[in-house]
Amino acid sequence: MLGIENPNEVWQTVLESLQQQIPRPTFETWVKGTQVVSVRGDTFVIGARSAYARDWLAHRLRTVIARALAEALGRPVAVDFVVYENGRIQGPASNPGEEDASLASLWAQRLNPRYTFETFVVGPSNRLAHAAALAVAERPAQTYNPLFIYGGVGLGKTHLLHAIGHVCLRKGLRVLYVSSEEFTNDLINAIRAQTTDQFRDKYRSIDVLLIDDIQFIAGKESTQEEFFHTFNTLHSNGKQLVISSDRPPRALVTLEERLRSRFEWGLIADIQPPDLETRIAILRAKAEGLAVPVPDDVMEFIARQIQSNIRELEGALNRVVAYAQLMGLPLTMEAATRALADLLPRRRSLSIDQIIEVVADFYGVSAEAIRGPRRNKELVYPRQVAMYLAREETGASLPQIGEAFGGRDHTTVLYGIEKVQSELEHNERLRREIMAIRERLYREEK
Ligand SMILES: Nc1ncnc2c1ncn2[C@@H]1O[C@H](COP(=O)(O)OP(=O)(O)OP(=O)(O)O)[C@@H](O)[C@H]1O
Repeated sequence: MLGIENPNEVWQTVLESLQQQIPRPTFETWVKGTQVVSVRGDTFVIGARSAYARDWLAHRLRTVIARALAEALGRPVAVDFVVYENGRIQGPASNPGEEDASLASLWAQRLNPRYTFETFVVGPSNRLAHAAALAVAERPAQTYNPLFIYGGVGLGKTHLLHAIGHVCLRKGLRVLYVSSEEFTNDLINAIRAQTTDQFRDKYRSIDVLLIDDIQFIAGKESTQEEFFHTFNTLHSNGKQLVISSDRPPRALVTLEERLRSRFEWGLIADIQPPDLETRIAILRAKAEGLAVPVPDDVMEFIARQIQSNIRELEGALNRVVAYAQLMGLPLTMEAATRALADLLPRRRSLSIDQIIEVVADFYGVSAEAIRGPRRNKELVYPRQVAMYLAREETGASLPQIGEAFGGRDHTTVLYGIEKVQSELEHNERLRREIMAIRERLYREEK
């Protein structure tokens, strides 16, 4: 804190503090070289070198600069920006009244505009998470708090977090989206720059905290400690928390118990890998935005190849479309097969027999019995699951599957697959079983 208020000295102190707080390129590009042009009452007028820099500072750094100034002076002040060139103010000042609006736009910049509820395709694998996210977005802090969403890589967790963020922003709420890694880095920087109070203000003065990939704070003691207090402050003040993770709270083994139990206070919703129909629906939605129409059989082909990661599914579609364009080929199955050629062998290596073995082992029956003629419940259920997985994982035809299941007719196979598909709509246990079996299959395939 300064005793004398020489504006230039104050500004030097502020620059030193800003240098500690913001990334170097940002400081060098926008902040370095600024100066105090005048002090009008409680407003510091800061001169930037161009209109672009003036607007940049006003939109992105106003709060940080105002805070640093307040700290240097020991009292709150407003801050305004002008273009200052050749010893003169050029053009109008940034609008001091736009702080709230610029803050809202600052929050909004962190959200991907494509990740909304409207662009999220709902299927059995993500229905629960989607419904919970929608409920939270509509009535933040009044339904499930925290909402904990978990699932494997590339299955739409970030998408749902952003979708909640967009809706809450439209309600005028202060929304902050961060990954747990950013939270950790922010905390480390704050500790280093001795600005932990500001860090706390930032995280504890918002209405909706969306924190992605929380698994990364497991094992980091001081981050967990800080997050624990952030969680408590927000939760007890009736603010919404939404957390995502690649696994359920119970499986976060190096997470402190007190945090784990808090994560279980609200609702825990999982996202599973999408079934074939959902994958096709996602591709259809993505293909709508493309310049060229994608034939149905090509979409189904891609959906059969890429099964457990929607990011990869989108990537495969883009790759097929780009390949056809670059090679000047029509968008056909042939082009798709060629475009995805190096993605295919791994999938092909999984055989129906392997699937039968893994499924049999999972349900504690023998592979011979699954292939055999007996039709008691203990066998029919795993048999149908194995048929379903054989179709999903290998893309084999119905007669081929029938053959591998002891020479069964293809209509029997179709019946079994459809039975599992319709069960999956509402049977949570079956969904989990299939996910666990898939995990084993992928593990064994490596
Ligand atoms: N149900 C869905 N409908 C439409 N697009 C989806 C859906 N689920 C995921 N996506 C898309 O898949 C991509 C990956 O999703 P996202 O980044 O949300 O995954 P994630 O679960 O957060 O992954 P990670 O574990 O890598 O953080 C995004 O482009 C997202 O828009």
